[in-house]
Amino acid sequence: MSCRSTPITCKKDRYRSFDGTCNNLENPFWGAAKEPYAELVNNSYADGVHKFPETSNNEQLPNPRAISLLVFPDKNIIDYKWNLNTMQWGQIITHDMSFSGRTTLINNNPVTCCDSEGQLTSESGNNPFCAPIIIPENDFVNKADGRECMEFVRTVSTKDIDCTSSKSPSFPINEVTSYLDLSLTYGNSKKQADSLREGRGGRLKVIKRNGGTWPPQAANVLQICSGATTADEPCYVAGDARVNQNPQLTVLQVILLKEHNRIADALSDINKHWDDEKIYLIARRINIAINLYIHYYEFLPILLGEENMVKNKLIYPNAKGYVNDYNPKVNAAVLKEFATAAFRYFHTLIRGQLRLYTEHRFPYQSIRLSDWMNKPSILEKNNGYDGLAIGLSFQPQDKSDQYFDLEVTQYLFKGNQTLGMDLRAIDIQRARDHGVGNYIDLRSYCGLSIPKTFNDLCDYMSIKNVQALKSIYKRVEDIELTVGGSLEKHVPGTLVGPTFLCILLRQFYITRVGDRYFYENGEDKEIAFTLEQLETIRKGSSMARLFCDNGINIKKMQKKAFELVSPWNPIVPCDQLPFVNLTLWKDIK
Ligand code: HEM
Ligand SMILES: [Ca+2]
Repeated sequence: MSCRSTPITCKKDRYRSFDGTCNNLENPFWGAAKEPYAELVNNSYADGVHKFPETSNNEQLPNPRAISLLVFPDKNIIDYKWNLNTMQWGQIITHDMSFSGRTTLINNNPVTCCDSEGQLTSESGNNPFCAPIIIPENDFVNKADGRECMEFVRTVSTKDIDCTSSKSPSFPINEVTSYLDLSLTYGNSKKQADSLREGRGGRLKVIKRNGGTWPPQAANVLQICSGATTADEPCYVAGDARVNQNPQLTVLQVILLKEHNRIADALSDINKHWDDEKIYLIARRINIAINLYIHYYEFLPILLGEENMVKNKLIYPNAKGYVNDYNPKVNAAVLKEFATAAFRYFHTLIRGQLRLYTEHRFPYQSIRLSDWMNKPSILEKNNGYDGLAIGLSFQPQDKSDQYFDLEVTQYLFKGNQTLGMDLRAIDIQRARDHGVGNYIDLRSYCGLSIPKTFNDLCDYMSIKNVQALKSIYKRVEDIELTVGGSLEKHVPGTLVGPTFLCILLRQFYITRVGDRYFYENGEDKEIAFTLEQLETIRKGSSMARLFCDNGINIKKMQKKAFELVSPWNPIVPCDQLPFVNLTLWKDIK
């Protein structure tokens, strides 16, 4: 299924395209931006209409806000091992892979969308993250970019567009490339990518201001940065529209941007004869490889357990040469079950209070997350950028559990108001909008035991949670994936229960083997790094180096920068950390 009316012919390119097309040569749109999500379990009637939110007996499902209040309350238990950067990197990965963006017009009316209370909002524009609930009509054309969705041609009248009853055929579109290709830094189309380039030395555009280097300033501050109070305060443009959403996310986006320019400058130095285009493309490719290494070998083992990743062929920790596991039969498109349920469970890791630290790890400021949403000006004052970056590495994340911070379940996007939205309720509602399969169907897909009665759930949930589920749902079949999956006891050595673990392992497997450009792949010599280059990427890439190389004045860091500082993970001078040897890209020809 694709949303494109005209087929394209791919030529074999050395570099990834910006919109992800032609990564898979047989199926050019697999994993590309603006394609529908894939799914593990189908939850639609034969005509494409979602079964949700009705239960198996056609009753209304309970109010998402009520569910959130009952089973996902606030309780601040902090993680004893992993820092806030672990949480924040998860959001970086999310923004590289998934964005169920904005609404499409139907009969020239904005398609409505449910708010966190399950009520219809007048238009989804109120919520900057409102997913597109795209409802094909007769000869449906997505007018925004003139592409047709042939497979979904059917007639619906606007009165059918009601996501509280969800009788309307709708399917979510992923606005960004599914591949882990730093689309959040480089953009999701050639046009967008070009607009972010300096046009000189292979570099991305930056501005210098207040003693730092920042992404370009947004043209319309008050529109782009809803938290901004004046039209001239800092507000950034990057490859992803969500760059300003929260201050520590923005810090990591700036780090990734500066990393590109750092690599580009080094390449220019050693290859004076390379032009802007060549430096840009190769710097991008190296930056992506460094990040893929960090994602798969440093970060994901924390969530999924290293052994599980090895067993399921997601990583090869002892590999010396190439890992030729590209499989052209695998579609790397992001799964609904991943983006709309499993990965959102890590909203549990969010801390409501962010601390800023000096270079000597002295806390000098503490801020409320909800006061600084879409208001990145904090980076540019009072040493904010370094202070927040060190905070990421030094402050514990919230524990992975069924408790969610009030800053996101009561005050999300509150702006100047006293109260805001509930992210957990939105997560639940969004899964209904997107027609995500229910809990037991996913357990079944994963080969896990299927509960017949509520009591059966006691094998892998606390009695208290089973009782809560019983009070919410009439039948076990009605339990939603977002809710049931979040209440399972964790698999030892991981931060999730078995159903989410299965979905996450599946997603990160297909993201890897479905990516022809994955950096460990050596099958196609045109694309592959040399063995020496691959080796330096493996030995020299780390989160710690990203902080060291791209802070303003960060001179020391613990080696494992997703882990809290401890006697086993002491802070060391940056020059003691391994690094990627960029001289291996010297062109000897
Ligand atoms: C301060 C931190 C974070 C905030 C404020 C935040 C907030 C949000 C918001 C507002 C949405 C859109 C909800 C909707 O309308 O459907 C969202 C989506 C999502 N979040 Fe988070 N989030 C944070 C961190 C994370 C983390 C740590 C992860 C995972 C490790 C994560 C995973 C996701 C995913 C997978 C989506 C769906 C994206 C899409 O497909 O559109 N988020 N988040
Ligand atoms: Ca991407």
